[in-house]
Amino acid sequence: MSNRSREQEGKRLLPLNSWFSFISTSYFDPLCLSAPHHLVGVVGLEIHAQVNSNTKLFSSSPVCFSAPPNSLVSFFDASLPGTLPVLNRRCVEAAVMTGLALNCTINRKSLFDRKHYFYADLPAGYQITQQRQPIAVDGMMTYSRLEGKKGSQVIRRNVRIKQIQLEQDSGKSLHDDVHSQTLIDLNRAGVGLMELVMEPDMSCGEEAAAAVRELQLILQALGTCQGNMSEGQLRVDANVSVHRPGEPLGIRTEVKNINSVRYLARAIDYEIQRQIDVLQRGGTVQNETRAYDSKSGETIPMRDKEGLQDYRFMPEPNLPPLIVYEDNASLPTGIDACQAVVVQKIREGLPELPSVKRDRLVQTYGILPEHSFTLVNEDGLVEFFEAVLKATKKEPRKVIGWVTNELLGHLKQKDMSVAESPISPLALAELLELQETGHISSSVAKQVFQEMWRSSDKSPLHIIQEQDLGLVSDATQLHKICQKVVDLHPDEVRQTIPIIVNIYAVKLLISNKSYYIIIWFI
Ligand SMILES: Nc1ncnc2c1ncn2[C@@H]1O[C@H](COP(=O)(O)OP(=O)(O)OP(=O)(O)O)[C@@H](O)[C@H]1O
Ligand SMILES: [Mg+2]
Ligand SMILES: [Mg+2]
Repeated sequence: MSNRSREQEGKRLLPLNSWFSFISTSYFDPLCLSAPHHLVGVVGLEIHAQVNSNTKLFSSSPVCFSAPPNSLVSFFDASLPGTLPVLNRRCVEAAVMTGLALNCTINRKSLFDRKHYFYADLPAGYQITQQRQPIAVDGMMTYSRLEGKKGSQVIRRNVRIKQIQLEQDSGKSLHDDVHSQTLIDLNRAGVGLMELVMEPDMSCGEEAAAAVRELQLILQALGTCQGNMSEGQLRVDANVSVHRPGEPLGIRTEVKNINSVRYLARAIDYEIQRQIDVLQRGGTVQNETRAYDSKSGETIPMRDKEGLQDYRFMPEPNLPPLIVYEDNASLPTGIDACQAVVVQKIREGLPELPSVKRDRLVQTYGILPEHSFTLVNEDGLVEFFEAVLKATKKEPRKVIGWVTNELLGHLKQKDMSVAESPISPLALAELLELQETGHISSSVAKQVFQEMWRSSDKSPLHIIQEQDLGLVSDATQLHKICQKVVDLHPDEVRQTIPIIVNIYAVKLLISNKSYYIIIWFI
């Protein structure tokens, strides 16, 4: 039930036979601190991650976010009688891969169940999920928060993953206020979801936000979920309670459908404070479902009380147990290895995970931990940074600022991705090489960077030559320039006699060594 949009719960819904009528960062968070005998927050997350698959969990309908309503609906998705589910192997492999990356035990045998509830965007009247035996259990995810004045202290935390279950998404109810009607779009109905249930191991909004951000990066690295929260590919329900450390956990409320990491942190902190206030006034916390109103910054009770619902779970009769195999050797005779899900094969294909990548960047390049976070947080930035390093002799510690400040700053200002950068890694490397070899000063390098950003077709050398920005390194030429200055200012020269004045210190760079010419006036 938690995977559906209920923001307008209670509005008038279309009669069931009308489904087809619509064929048309790091801040300091005091709540993360605890003092003995004080009430503290407890947070457990349920996260619905849409499996990155071309087709739905049990049908061959395509999955596409912005397709016209009801254009991606098979007979099975619409629950027409006589249709049967056919399990999508890609979704199973994605769940196994996610489970492995989150250090879960992969159940060799898992089961599908029906979870019943009545809602217009669920034509079958039940959702196929994995209640009794999910595909992955007992995992652990490590995430980090940056603390300290400059965010330079890395605090690592663990959150236990209770389980990962495969389940169907529901359709969407769209409320047309003008005509006072509700229409149903079944494009999303049957899309494969992984529900990740985390144990209540977090204590405030900031921790939950950091955990979700880490999970998002892991899923994106694995390619098992695109993790775009605004498109609903990652939906978070926050379970929140308060208690005194050492005492049993308090009654939880569930804040549903939070669609950004920032709102998640705010919703949780608001909810913790609200529950503390209720208890301190002598009241009791109700086990209820709440929604976050981003305008007011408050959580508000929703109409339905999920805690009271009986979902009438029953085994899904149309799907046999889901069996995965450890390795090719454990495949029973007669089973085609290409048709089976083999855990070992998936384990071997696991990519470098974000935490490993961050540690590698710090160790290999000697950059600061906070820089490794910035690099890994931005899709494609690590690859960009490493491509620059390959093409220049400049030290990584000197390159990092150019990538995380100059380049990223410009990209953010224009709301662009790394892939859209008008400056390529090679062009940036060429610029840094020109600075390193003394052809331009560091302030000129910044000027040239701006110009490269504006006119991406021009190389740094072209810009330097065009605007005559190069440092003069020829001694005779420098002598001539100095002589010209002296000749043009005879009065000043006379006034300074007999004081010995160092008028110009001209930095000469010959074969990478610096010399200073001091012009003496006598
Ligand atoms: N006292 C508590 N305080 C905060 N979180 C809690 C507490 N007890 C349990 N939780 C969290 O609540 C969540 C329970 O999720 P689970 O899917 O098991 O059940 P559910 O919410 O009843 O089911 P549904 O999937 O229908 O929402 C977990 O994330 C768990 O960590
Ligand atoms: Mg729940
Ligand atoms: Mg749940």
